[in-house]
Amino acid sequence: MAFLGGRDLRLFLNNKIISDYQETRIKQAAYELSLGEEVYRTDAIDGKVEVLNDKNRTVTINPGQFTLLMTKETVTIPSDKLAFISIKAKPKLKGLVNVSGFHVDPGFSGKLLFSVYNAGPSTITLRHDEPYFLIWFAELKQNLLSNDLYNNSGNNHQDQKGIPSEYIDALKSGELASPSALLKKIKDVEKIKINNEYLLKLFIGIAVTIGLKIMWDSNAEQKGYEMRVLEERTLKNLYEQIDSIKSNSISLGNIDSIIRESKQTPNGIK
Ligand SMILES: O=c1ccn([C@H]2C[C@H](O)[C@@H](COP(=O)(O)OP(=O)(O)OP(=O)(O)O)O2)c(=O)[nH]1
Repeated sequence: MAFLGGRDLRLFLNNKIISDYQETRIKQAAYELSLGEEVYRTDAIDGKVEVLNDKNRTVTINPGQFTLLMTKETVTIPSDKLAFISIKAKPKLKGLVNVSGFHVDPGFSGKLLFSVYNAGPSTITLRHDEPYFLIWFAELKQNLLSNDLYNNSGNNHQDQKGIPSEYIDALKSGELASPSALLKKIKDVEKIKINNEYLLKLFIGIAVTIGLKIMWDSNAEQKGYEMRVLEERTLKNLYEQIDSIKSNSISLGNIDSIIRESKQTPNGIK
């Protein structure tokens, strides 16, 4: 088995092997395939496949998220070739891990599906139509017999044009246990804890204020009561004094009337 390169690769590749074939896409011994229309992200808000086009040109893969990407080109592998696929170094060096791979069977025809995982700390943005994938072709020493070729009967990916729903369902069905998903959960719990602490402090503050107010009010009530008792006692004393003044003035009145009467008698004696 030998890998095709240089002139051999240029002679071998055409529109039948790779749709939208462009010779300029041959880089060293590989051909560059570009990002197609369909992508599925595990954190997609509506949980649906996203369609990339001229209006919606990019897909952003968040840290810790898993994504399915599909090539724009359809690849058809003849019976005497085996192909190998990978993702370019640039997105991989940002943290993108190519989970799927790594071969394309003799007889396979369809778009290629890549599953990737963002193991890096930052969001990775990929653009529609940009070349991110590489494919190498190796020549088999012998052609495969037709019943050995990858085909429609018994093979799942032949003629794939879109992201199969079984993979989307599988990725939707569980929680993602990636480090960044766990970090997000820890941050959410911390946020709830901080909120609870704040509420607890607020509650304690309100309880202390209410307690102080009740104490203040009961002190004021006690002082008011004591003042009333004092006032009542003072008033009582005052009334007693008035009464005694009154009784004194009555006896003085009596003496006055005796004096007046004695003055009115001729001898001064009644
Ligand atoms: O990352 C990959 C790997 C493979 N393929 C395509 C090309 C390959 O020829 C075909 C089947 O690959 P494989 O034999 O590894 O998959 P399988 O799970 O055994 O599927 P099947 O039951 O269809 O053979 O799927 C992809 O699109 N992406």
